[in-house]
Amino acid sequence: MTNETWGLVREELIKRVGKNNYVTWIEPLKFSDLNNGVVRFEVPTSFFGDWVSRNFSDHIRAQLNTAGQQVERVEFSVGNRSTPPEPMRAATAPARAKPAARPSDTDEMPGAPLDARFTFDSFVVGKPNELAHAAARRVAEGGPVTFNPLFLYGGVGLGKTHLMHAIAHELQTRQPHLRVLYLSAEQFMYRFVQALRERQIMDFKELFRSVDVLMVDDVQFIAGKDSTQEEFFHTFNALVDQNKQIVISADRAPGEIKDLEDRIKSRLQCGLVVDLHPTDYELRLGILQQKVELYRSQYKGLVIADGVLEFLAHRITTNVRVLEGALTRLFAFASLVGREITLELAQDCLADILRASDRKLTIEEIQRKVAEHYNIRLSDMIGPKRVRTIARPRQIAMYLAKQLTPRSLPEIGRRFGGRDHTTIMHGVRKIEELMATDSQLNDDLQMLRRQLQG
Ligand SMILES: Nc1ncnc2c1ncn2[C@@H]1O[C@H](COP(=O)(O)OP(=O)(O)OP(=O)(O)O)[C@@H](O)[C@H]1O
Repeated sequence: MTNETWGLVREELIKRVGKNNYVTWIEPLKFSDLNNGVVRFEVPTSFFGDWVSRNFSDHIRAQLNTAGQQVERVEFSVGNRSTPPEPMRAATAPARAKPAARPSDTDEMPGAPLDARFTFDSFVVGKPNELAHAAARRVAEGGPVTFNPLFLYGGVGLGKTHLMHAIAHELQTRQPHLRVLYLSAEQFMYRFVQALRERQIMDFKELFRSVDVLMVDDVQFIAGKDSTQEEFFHTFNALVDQNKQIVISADRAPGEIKDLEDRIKSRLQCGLVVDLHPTDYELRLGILQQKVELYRSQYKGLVIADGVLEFLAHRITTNVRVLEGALTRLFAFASLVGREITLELAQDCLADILRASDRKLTIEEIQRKVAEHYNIRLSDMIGPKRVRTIARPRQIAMYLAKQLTPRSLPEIGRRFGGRDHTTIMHGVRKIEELMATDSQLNDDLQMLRRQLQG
């Protein structure tokens, strides 16, 4: 088997183990070899190998067999050591990361299962997601439909699915009679194709037109799939005409989804479009603190040293899923070896995640990208010119440097031609002020951010 084949099989495992487990436990596996029915993977720590072996090796074996690989056993090794001996495996297992899911609706509503953990109570609100949260809350109250659809978008692992599930849970509690259907755009397509194949398209149409609330996750998936788009468009219109609430999520704004028909884009823009911004330090810390509270009952007696959460919030900036995965791994490991969670333990146990998050953006990269976008010279970023066509992009670069790098204002000032930190602060504030009214500026910032963090 080649690395490439493993890559493909690995992707398929998302469906079996869920996205969170996938990112935490499956993605870090490095394929070594497959010989005489034994497939070997390299893992970052022996604990890691042990955990995957206990929880996921059956899935890995089954998926490899489905892909035509003859696999009887799955083994893990750290560098050239193999998985730890039996006694360690018998140690107390932390609870599984994924709790039982429950169906999202009544029997005849074939939605995707809802994750019981994804509620409003467990959603930590901070500046980057407060608008999305408020809009989701409004929809979840189930009052008169004021904006349709609610379109939530943002990068990977920032809480779109969490908010959608929270809306569904809340609606079901407040108004159990409502027919709430939650599914991914991919499932929408499969159901549509199945209905076509089985000549039950009328049933399909009837079902989707009879819901009170339709929620479709990851709508970018239907881009480029012509007949699915067509059907989605008609479903959408039929529901809007009946004044039924629609909630949609995607990884980018409607206008930025390539190969999505213009008429769909414009419909999606008709309601309220809100962005989940990349997390900031405070939000990450809040999420970690909340998780630790949850873990306290599960891992009784486990002590976490001061500064560990701050360290993680500072260093793991990629996305919340990775952050949660890191904490889960840390607790599982500490409980297994019966040790306090110290900074050293975190550094050892999470070395691979920390390394991956280390790819830090530099101020120079930000200056270059912003200069390119506004078609000015890179030297003007650090130069003295004060005309607005140059000063504004410079302030945008200052703002992004503050947002996207851990540098202090004086450090940023030094990289902008030795400017004083108060000048940087002024620039950052100016942009924040303009953001409240200037939608073009907001669009530019979003695009730049995405490109820089790509
Ligand atoms: N503000 C938050 N408070 C608490 N947990 C959060 C928050 N944001 C994200 N999470 C958690 O992070 C994980 C990833 O979130 P979610 O699955 O909702 O991301 P997503 O935006 O749908 O990502 P994708 O684009 O990959 O589908 C989940 O376990 C979710 O509970």
